[in-house]
Amino acid sequence: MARRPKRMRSYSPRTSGRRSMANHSGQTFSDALKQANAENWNAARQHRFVEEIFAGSVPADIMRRYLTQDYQFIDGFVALLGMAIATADRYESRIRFAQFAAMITSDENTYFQRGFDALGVAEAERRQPAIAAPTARFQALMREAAQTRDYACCLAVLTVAEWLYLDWADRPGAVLPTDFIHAEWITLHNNDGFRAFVIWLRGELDRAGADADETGRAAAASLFGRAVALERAFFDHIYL
Ligand SMILES: Cc1ncc(CN)c(N)n1
Repeated sequence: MARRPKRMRSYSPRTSGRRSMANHSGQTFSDALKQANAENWNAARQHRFVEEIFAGSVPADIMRRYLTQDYQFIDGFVALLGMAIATADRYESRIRFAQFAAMITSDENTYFQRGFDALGVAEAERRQPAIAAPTARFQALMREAAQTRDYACCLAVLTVAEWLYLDWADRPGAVLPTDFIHAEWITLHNNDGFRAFVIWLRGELDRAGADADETGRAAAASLFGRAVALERAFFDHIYL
C-alpha cells in the first residue's frame, strides 16, 4: 500500500535574491520530490505491467483495459497541458508545451486508435468506458492541479506523468517486442524528443519551485506525491 511521502528539505534563498534551484544537500526540487516518493515511484517503475510490456506478454484483455482507461487519462492530461500553457511565465515555455500537446494529440492519438482497432475495442468503449477508480482519482487530481492556476502545481503533476514513464521506458539496449501495441507504447516514451522534453520539464519544475514560497512548494509537493501514488495504483488496477 502507498505510504506517506517523506518530508522534503527546504530550499534557501541565494544572496542574489533569487532562490536556489538546489536544497542544502545540493538536490534540485524535482530530485527531492522523487526521493520523497521513492517507494511508490519504484513500485510503478518496476511494475509487472512494465516487465510484461518489454517482454511483449501483456495479455490482450489487460492491454485493452489499460488503453481504454489511459485514453480517459489523456483527455484530462491535455486539459492540464492547456493550463500549463496559460500559467507559464514565458512564451518559450508555452511553445514547448504547445509542441508537446501537438504530439500527444497526433502521434499518440493515432497509436490509441490503431491499438483499439487491433484489440477490437468498440466505439462506445473507446469514448465512454466505465471509469475505474484510479482513473477517476487521476482525473480529479489533474483538475485540482489545473484549478490552482499555478504553474508549479500544474508542472508537478505533468512532470510525474512524463518523468515516471521515461524512467520505466528508458532501458538502453533492451530489445523491443514485436507487436506494435507493446513496442510503440515503449518508444513513445523513450525517444530522444521525449527524453529532452522530460529534462526540460524537470528544469521548469525546479525553476518554478525555486521561485515559489514555502506554501507554493508544499502545494506542488502534495500534488507530486499524490500523482506518484496514482501512477502506481493505475498500473495495479489493470490486473485486479
Ligand atoms: C496514467 C498515465 N501516466 C502517464 C502517462 C504518460 N503520458 C500515461 N499515458 N498514462
